[in-house]
Amino acid sequence: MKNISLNIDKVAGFVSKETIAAYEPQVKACMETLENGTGKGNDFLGWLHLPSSITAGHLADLKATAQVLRDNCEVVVVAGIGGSYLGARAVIEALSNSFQWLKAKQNGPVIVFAGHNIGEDYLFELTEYLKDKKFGVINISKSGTTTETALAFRLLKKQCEDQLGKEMAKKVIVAVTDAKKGAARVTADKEGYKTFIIPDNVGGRFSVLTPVGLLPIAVAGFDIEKLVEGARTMETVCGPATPFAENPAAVYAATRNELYKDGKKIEILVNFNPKLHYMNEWWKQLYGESEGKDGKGIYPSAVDFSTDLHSMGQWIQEGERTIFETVISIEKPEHTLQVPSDGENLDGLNFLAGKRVDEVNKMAELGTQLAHVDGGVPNMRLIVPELNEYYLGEIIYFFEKACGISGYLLGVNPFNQPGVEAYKKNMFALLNKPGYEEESKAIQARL
Ligand SMILES: O=P(O)(O)OC[C@H]1O[C@H](O)[C@H](O)[C@@H](O)[C@@H]1O
Repeated sequence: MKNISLNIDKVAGFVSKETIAAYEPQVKACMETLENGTGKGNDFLGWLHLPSSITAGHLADLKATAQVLRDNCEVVVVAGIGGSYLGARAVIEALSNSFQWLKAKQNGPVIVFAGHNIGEDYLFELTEYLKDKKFGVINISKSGTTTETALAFRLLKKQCEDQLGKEMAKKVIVAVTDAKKGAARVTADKEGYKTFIIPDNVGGRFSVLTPVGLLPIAVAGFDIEKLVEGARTMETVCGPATPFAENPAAVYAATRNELYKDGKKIEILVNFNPKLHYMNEWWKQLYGESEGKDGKGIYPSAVDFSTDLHSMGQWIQEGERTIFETVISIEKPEHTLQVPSDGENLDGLNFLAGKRVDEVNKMAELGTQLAHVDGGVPNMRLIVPELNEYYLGEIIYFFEKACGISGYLLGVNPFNQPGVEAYKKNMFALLNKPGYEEESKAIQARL
């Protein structure tokens, strides 16, 4: 079975393969630092060998819990934000039928998301929608105290208990949180919810292969064993025993750092498959929150092509030449659809008649790559044989490993996120949260 692979041929016109190869010693050192746990943020390296450490018993426990929710719920609300949301949504949306949620007959609970915003209308409309539904909740928060998630959970817990009664609510509410601390843990233990632990040494943005992602993905009816299997493969392929030139994570980390040094300050992750939109979002947090520190770091941007070629295509083709593209290229679609012939040919499309729609998409991808490279945009391609659980597992681990290496190459701590506390402090001060009296006074004086 072939693995995902990285093609940097279209970077050669900007950075030579020799320059990338010269990164080998540095990358080797970064990988040793990760393996030996001797670098910055070394208390958050639980993700590094997580795939190979996941046991059959753990997967069975997750699947059994998922089955309870699938058997008892028409809807399951996944409550979480950031790393406690994006990985699950990325995988579920990548694997789901785009219109399944609209079908009269469902083959499992509809999955909806909450706790990832503070939208009053969003939450109102969600609670309205749930009024006549048997729904469950997966409450996901590593800290157990994130305001967005806690606020949504307070609403959902009450509604679930009001509608289903405390006993049934206890059956269909699951918490995924810290082993010991935080409000989510305290509430789950008091109410007797089934809980799963987010390991202390796995940061949120690296947690999709913990119950944070695996439970919602299993509830959605997808194969978490295959997902973990793919991640395990990439853990080996991107491991220290693989020669640099054959290690896609190493080459990707080296290439993006060299491009950054060359003034390419923005990386645009590109897909030509709309099901990958949330993979974009997951990747943005993983790289943005890991590298945006000390006044440096590649800005992670993302687009869905060919859709966004009609909105961002102009900027990418002719704007400031400080960008490079990384394209996730899915080789084979799941379904087959041909372009029909039309006798009148009023739309002039008969030149496509008989072709697979994906052939048109692939030519759009190739045409775009050539146009953007001609326009001065270096292009990397992550080639993925097909979009399934196994290869999503490979993609996840590939980007996680490359992120760890890349952050160390950049000279930052890839595993903390001190910057995210600033808005929270101001928000709590403005809301007069107890314990923020001084901050409240100070911030009011600024308004
Ligand atoms: O899982 P939680 O503790 O609720 O945190 C959810 C998210 O919010 C934090 O502020 C960080 O930005 C993220 O790294 C984290 O994934």
